[in-house]
Amino acid sequence: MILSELPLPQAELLFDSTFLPAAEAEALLAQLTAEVAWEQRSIRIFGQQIPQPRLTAWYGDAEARYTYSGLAWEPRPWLPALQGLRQRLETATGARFNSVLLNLYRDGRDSMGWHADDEPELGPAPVIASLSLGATRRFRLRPHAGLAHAPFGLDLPSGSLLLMRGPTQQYWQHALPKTARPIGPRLNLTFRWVAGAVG
Ligand SMILES: O=C(O)CCC(=O)C(=O)O
Ligand SMILES: [Fe+2]
Repeated sequence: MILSELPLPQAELLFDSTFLPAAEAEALLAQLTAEVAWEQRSIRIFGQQIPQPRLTAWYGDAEARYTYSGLAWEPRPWLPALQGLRQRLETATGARFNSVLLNLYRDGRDSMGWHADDEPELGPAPVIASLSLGATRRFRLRPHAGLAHAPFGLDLPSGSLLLMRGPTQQYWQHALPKTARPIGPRLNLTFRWVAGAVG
């Protein structure tokens, strides 16, 4: 595995464009699209319930409860395919993961807005392993918390792994913008360590 470091200050971003072979990424995309219990959840913005522009699901160990975008998540028990990925990512990164958030961007109209994965349950310097399957989408990063730097963009092809750790979530936000290009679905998995109710 070749994890190369992206040159951003106050961040630790490691990238492997070919973590999974193309054929395996394609097979996993089909399998997870079919097997995962996808939901379109709504978030409350200014008193209105707005459906998220993507489908999501949350799997993990029972204690990995999580609040994300103001939504409370109870993890579903691991699917074998997700367990297998978790083990490989733990071996490849040396980090531990007890849960995974899955996002399904059905086409270029689906997206994720600017945010940092800085919820208290993730701890001060979370390690997040982000695996992409399917259509290549542009991942954007912009500085926050007083950091002065130009924004940064990176294409995430099928089978690629982006590891975010260290101070990344403290000093940078990220987003997955819509695109007008006619493209197929993209499935993204972000493996995380979530401290349970006690942590
Ligand atoms: O789809 C992506 O690449 C980003 C997903 C993300 O930022 C998240 O799940 O928090
Ligand atoms: Fe994120």
